[in-house]
Amino acid sequence: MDQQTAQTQLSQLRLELNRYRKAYYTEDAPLVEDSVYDQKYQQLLQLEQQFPELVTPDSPSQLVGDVPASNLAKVTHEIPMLSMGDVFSFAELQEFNERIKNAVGHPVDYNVELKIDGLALSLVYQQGQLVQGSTRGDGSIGEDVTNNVRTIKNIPQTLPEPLDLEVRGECFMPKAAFAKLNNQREQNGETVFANPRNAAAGSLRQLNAQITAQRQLSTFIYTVVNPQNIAVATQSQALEKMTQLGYHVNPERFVSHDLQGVKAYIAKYQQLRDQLPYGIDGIVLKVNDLTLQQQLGNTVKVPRWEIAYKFPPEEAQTTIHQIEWT
Ligand SMILES: NC(=O)c1c(N)nc(OC2CCCC2)nc1O[C@@H]1CCC[C@@H]1O
Repeated sequence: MDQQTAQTQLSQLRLELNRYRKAYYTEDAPLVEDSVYDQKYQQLLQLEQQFPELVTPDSPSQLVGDVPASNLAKVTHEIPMLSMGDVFSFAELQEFNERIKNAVGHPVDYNVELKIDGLALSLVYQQGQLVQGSTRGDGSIGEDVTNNVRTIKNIPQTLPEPLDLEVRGECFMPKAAFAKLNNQREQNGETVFANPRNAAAGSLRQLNAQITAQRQLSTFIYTVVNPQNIAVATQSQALEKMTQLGYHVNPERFVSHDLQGVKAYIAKYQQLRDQLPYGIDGIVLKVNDLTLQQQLGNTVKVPRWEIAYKFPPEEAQTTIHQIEWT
């Protein structure tokens, strides 16, 4: 089947399945037999597996990852976990830069980071001890995954200083672990995950931490929620300090005084993307000065002081087991 046909079929399936879901989950009045839903859902999964670049955030296969699971305890985020504004062209980045310059009254430095394709995670420490791990959920209410994050090797359980701290980052499954997991699941006749992000979400949001422990999850930490506790004035200093505290921080970052450096960075990582051992879906620009971030503030959904530039969807990728067939 060609991509165009798959795209048509997938959008039709998404429409139907989301209509069924709504009736089932919100009106408690299923429109169709479960068997019909399941059959169409499997059809969607198969197509998404064959054409991962056609997976959309509103696909029922993704929503399972984002709707807080009923069986995990809930956590309220004191500071909401915001999402990010997305742009899809360099011109829009320039518009963003103009907006910032106008609002601040002078040019600013940006901390430029890779946009890791995983799921957002919050980690809370009291007196230097990890006391809670939670998912973003809907931004205000997430799920308690404390026992599960204790099994992730590059999350420090104890900090070298007795700090009260909340940090946030991306939990992801390295591509090699994803390929291995899907091959194992295929051997056992289980459904396979559509992509590493989905696999990370499914692996982190487990009631049984022993299952999480086998999934080789990893993290890149990128935010200190209360930077006043570690005496830093910029995002780049915060990332340095987090590295010293033992967090796994992505090294492919730099401070840019203008957008030309950003243009080169985008070109470089659009090129390197397939070789990286983890998934990225773009880059992130953040006003580096934390006081300016505070002054610029947030809208209801996203901070005004940062923007995500999204790469175009990756060209059709053959998943590992397809290679084995050819
Ligand atoms: N995915 C990322 O690599 C990433 C990043 N490098 N930096 C941020 O900055 C946050 C902090 C303040 C608001 C956005 N967010 C990221 O991912 C976001 C979090 C929620 C939705 C995206 O995954």
